[in-house]
Amino acid sequence: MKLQLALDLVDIPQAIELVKEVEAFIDIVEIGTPVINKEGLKAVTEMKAAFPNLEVLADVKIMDAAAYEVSNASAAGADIVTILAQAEDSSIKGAVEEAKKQGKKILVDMIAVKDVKTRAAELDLLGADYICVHTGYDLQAEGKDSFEDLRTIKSVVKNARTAIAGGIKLETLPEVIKAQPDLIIVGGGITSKDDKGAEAEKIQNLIKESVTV
Ligand SMILES: O=C(CO)[C@H](O)[C@H](O)COP(=O)(O)O
Repeated sequence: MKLQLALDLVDIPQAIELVKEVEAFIDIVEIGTPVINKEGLKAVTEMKAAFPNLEVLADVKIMDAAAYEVSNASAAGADIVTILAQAEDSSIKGAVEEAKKQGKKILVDMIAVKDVKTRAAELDLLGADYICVHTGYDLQAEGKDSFEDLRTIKSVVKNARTAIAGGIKLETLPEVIKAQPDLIIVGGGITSKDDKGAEAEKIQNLIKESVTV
């Protein structure tokens, strides 16, 4: 089980300073959609240059022109690129093929998908590397989470790795871990803390304990 730190509400220098605090406890650093929308893919390039040993995920949330977008994010230094599950199957296929060509991975984001079970099974057959259930900020504000969706996709996905994002924090981590996703994505659960390193360490320790049990 890997831990990904999501960075959404920061600029590039803040993002780099933040990762310095938690580098030892994370596997993947996500350049979030708001950062890319504001700063461009150079945020990905600068993060990869600063932390070459971390995997960098570009949360570009592709909806169309998928091969082109994956190619651009890959050229910027991304190891993993995101596409929305609601995109056309031909876009998903284009993203997966381009990522393979570039030696990169595709994470498909299930945000706003209604029939999670059916779409996850289709995405699995389309060759997604990761399928991620996700409660975005707007639904988090209504008290929603993706724990049930995680259990649902775990029951149908056979090839892809599973992931979960959206409002996860130390207190809710045990329920997430119980469902055994391959990747846990945490943003505010770490970045909102005064001691980000200590919080990331506690989260990583819980994950490690669950793997050795
Ligand atoms: O993709 C995102 C929002 O669209 C976030 O990166 C993701 O939800 C994780 O952040 P947080 O843990 O703060 O919810």
